[in-house]
Amino acid sequence: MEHSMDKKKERKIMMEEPSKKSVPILPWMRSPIDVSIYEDCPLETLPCLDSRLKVPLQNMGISSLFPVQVAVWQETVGPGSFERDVCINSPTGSGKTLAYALPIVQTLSKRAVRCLRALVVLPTRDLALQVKEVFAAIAPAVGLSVGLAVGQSSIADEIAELIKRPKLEAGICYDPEDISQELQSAVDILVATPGRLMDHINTTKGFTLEHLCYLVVDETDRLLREAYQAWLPTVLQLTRPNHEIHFPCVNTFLPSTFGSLKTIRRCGVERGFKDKPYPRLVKMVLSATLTQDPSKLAQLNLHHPLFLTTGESRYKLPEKLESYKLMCESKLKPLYLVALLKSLGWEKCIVFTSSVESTHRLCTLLNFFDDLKIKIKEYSGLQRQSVRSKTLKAFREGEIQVLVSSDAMTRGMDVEGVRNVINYDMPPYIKTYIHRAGRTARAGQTGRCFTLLRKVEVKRFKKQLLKADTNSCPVHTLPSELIDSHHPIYLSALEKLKDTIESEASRKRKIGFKYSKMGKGK
Ligand SMILES: Nc1ncnc2c1ncn2[C@@H]1O[C@H](COP(=O)(O)OP(=O)(O)OP(=O)(O)O)[C@@H](O)[C@H]1O
Repeated sequence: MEHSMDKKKERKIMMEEPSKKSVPILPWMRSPIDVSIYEDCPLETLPCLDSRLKVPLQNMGISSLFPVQVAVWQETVGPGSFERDVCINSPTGSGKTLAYALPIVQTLSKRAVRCLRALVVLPTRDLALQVKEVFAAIAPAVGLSVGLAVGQSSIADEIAELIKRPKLEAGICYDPEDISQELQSAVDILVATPGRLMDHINTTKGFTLEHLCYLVVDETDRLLREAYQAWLPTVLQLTRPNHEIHFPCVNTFLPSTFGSLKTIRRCGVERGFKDKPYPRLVKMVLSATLTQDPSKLAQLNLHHPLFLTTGESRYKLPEKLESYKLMCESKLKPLYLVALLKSLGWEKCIVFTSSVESTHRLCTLLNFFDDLKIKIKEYSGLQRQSVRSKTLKAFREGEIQVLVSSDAMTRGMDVEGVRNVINYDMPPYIKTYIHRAGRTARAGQTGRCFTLLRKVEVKRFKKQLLKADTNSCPVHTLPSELIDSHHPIYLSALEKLKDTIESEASRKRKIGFKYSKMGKGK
């Protein structure tokens, strides 16, 4: 009996061992640069900053750099240089976008000829648009042009933005071969989503990565989780030093363009870094929850990586974030949410649910509470991109106060003035909690995250928060009158919801039937 108990204990320990994730497994992760020892640095005292960049930065409301930006600047531009790949793990809202955008723009400002030298990859279109705005705010000041490849417009329009065609004189017959030799990049920096990036790599004449100096993989852990037509191995393959390319199809789908200009990735061995070509493509990878999984990081083929992280804990919440739990009965959950929204008044707020379907149901239900008098819309992967972008714009502009969202809104989205985040459904992982909560308390501002919990979820939630080194999550209570007073309207709202969902389902069935009949007729 004792023996089997021991065995059980032993097994338990063995099972627990792999989850001790606080100790990074990779040697280069064990001695990181601690960003928390840095302080804000005013632009006037920032070493090496190109004076042309000061005005656009000031126009963005930036008078000093945040700690993560100072740390990255120091390791890349002044007094350091882009010798090594950089991995950044820094809390949500800490300013990671500018941390990479500024050094890249400053370094590329010395380029003599326009060609595609920096590629920034993000997992979603809205995120890519947001990052493009940051580059577009600073890059033109030093003569750099920024492009976007996200599928927002037709591929033809996108190509017209990205590739400069030679001026053709009327009446002269040109050999198409000659024209494709003359195609040039119209941008120095490209912000892209993996799908559209692959479209351009595979089909756009004149699109080449052969001159690429910087590759940024933002929201790394999310991008590494999904392979997206093998975009990463393809990019790494296409940017390898010339002698290393054994990629038979490269030359077929990637015509070597740009006239006589060629970027020769010299094959000389960098001292101390065995077999690594120099100069080489510099990679910058970032997340608020950067993976420490060696097999995942191996996909990036990092070169002598430099790891920057904030503090000792692996996961960190923004300093001025307050977390609260709201205990509620399952059946009455929507009522608790209504009461909470009512108590928050007109403050901008994002409500997260666990799926696109529940996002739709919850948003529909909330809109039946007439007396809420708050503009509420949904934002989820179930909607068309154009609808989502319109909703996001209205939310940014304050026309909408509450956004009910699936995890489509979880990562990276930066909307000014979001004061509250509500987890209507408990996040499944601590990483999800960090990214959701991180839509508020950004850039040193205060913010609150409320999580609606059923009794059975409390223990799991507490464990989850401990992983982020926090156990401060007091209970938030609402006056019971506020909940009770909405009960009658809740019952009628539930009835209306049932009718709406039924009529939507029948409409979908009819459309499906129509299309299947059309298909048969063909
Ligand atoms: N030096 C600065 N001074 C003032 N505001 C800044 C500064 N740097 C960035 N910001 C602002 O801080 C906000 C957060 O920046 P950013 O979106 O880059 O954060 P992040 O670390 O990438 O967050 P996430 O992990 O959620 O993607 C933005 O609104 C940005 O304009």
